Amino acid sequence: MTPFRKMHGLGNDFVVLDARRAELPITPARAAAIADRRRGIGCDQFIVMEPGRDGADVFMRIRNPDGSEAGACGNATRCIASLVAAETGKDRVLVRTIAGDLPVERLPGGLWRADMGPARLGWQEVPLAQKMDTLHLPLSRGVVADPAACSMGNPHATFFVRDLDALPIAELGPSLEHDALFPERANIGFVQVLDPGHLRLIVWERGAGLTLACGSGACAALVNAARRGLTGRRATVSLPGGDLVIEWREDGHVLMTGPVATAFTGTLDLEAYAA
Ligand SMILES: N[C@H](CCC[C@H](N)C(=O)O)C(=O)O
Repeated sequence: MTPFRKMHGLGNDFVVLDARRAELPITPARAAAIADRRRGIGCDQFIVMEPGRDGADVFMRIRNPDGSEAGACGNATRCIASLVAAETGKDRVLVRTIAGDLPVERLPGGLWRADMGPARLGWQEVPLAQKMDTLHLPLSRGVVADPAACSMGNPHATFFVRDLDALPIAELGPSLEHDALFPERANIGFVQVLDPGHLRLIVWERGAGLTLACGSGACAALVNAARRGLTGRRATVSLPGGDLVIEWREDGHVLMTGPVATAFTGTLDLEAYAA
């Protein structure tokens, strides 16, 4: 049997396995089977901790419930850092992902601040299917149009709307996620600017659908809002699951501050899930 930890960041939930001492037989299909909310444990992302090398304390492998691998998961970054910090007594942890190294530090009050790396603003970095200004994409669906896009190590499009609650997001999300403009699909954020220091955000996540919170999505939303002059470089982002504080530093890096939580721990028989 293999131990797992069920964690979440503002309700964006994860099954966390630890493969630092021994490799685990994980395939995309097995990750998807474990992430299934009916037949498996259920989670928004399936996270495997792998050995950190060359200065990184841990490598974090991120998979969506559809089995696809992602380059960033802000909420899981805080959760994994808190696990390593608890083991080592450190207040600063370096989490490595396929998209880069993310320094995370413990703050008072059970909060963690992750440097999510630089916002990538070029069309090829998002990536988009052709050369264009990432501040205004020629994309619309139903009542939403004219998003901005950037990457936080994963692709994000941000639509600015007047009233989040009036949006049929479950309808708009899937079709936008798979639009031909996004060769690697995209996470789709819908933002209502409450004031220059406060955003409301709901994200339809690539490979996961509607989640209660999306850390990299909150980073992308603040960056895109600041690029449009709708906010300053720092704002509170209120998601259905709670608030994150996001700051787009002058050097381009994006800092994300928020909580972590463990819901329960357990063991599972990996062989019982799709090979
Ligand atoms: N669905 C995302 C990965 C998880 C992002 C989110 N849970 C976060 O906290 O950043 C993607 O495919 O890029």
